[in-house]
Amino acid sequence: MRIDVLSIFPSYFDGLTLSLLGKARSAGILDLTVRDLRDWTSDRHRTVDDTPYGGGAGMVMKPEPWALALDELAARPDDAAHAGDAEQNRPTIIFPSPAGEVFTQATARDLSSREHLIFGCGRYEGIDERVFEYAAALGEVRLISLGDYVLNGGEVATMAMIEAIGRLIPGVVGNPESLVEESHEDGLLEYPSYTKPSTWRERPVPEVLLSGNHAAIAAWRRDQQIERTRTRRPDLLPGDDS
Ligand SMILES: Nc1cc(-c2ccc3ccn(Cc4ccc(CN5CCCC5)cc4)c3c2)n[nH]1
Repeated sequence: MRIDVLSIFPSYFDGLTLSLLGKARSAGILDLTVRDLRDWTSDRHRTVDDTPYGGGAGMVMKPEPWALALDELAARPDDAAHAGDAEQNRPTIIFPSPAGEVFTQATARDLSSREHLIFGCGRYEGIDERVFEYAAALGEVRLISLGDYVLNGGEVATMAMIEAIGRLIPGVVGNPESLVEESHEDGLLEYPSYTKPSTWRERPVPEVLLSGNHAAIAAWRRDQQIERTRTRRPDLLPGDDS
């Protein structure tokens, strides 16, 4: 998978490029590139924003740098051999936004199956709306929210999404087994985990986990998942109409 990130704060992603990329790049699984949007400006001040039409506080990101950057990143030189712009070659262009679909584990799984993701990190009060229309000619556009709260830009949301997506790609991180039994994979919250010592500050580990009875352990864990989901996230339970 190829991931391109566009941001006016590219150094936000230094941590990500080191850790995730280390193993994945050498394994040739994940190719992550972060680019500074200002590289596609042409004025002396490398301007990317201007005042909003219709008034209002703050500034809006100008469309032209975005269009030039997306044109370049969406063209796939390594796919020059594939004549035309067949659907499977077009990138998925993701813009974090407070006004987008909410990112879930299902979104992460869906996006982890794509060949080429481009993340467009907005700042200021957002990006000129016409950029999203323009980008739709280059690939599938997705406006995605991390949750119902307002961040200062798209970088933190993009970091979170790349981590959630990247860990689902086989060989990128850790042990693929652990990807199955985790929160939200089966629609329920995860069961509690314990490790040594078996009694810690007079707090014992639940007996069943020391029993070696795998059927009983599996049943206990499932019960814990249901109970935790019922008390902490009833909205996730089937039949809940909230
Ligand atoms: N899940 C989640 C994602 C984000 C997010 C993602 C990208 C950007 C780019 C800029 N901002 C800051 C920001 C500040 C104020 C407004 C609200 N204004 C009201 C009238 C015009 C706009 C919107 C946006 C982002 C925020 N926040 N939360």
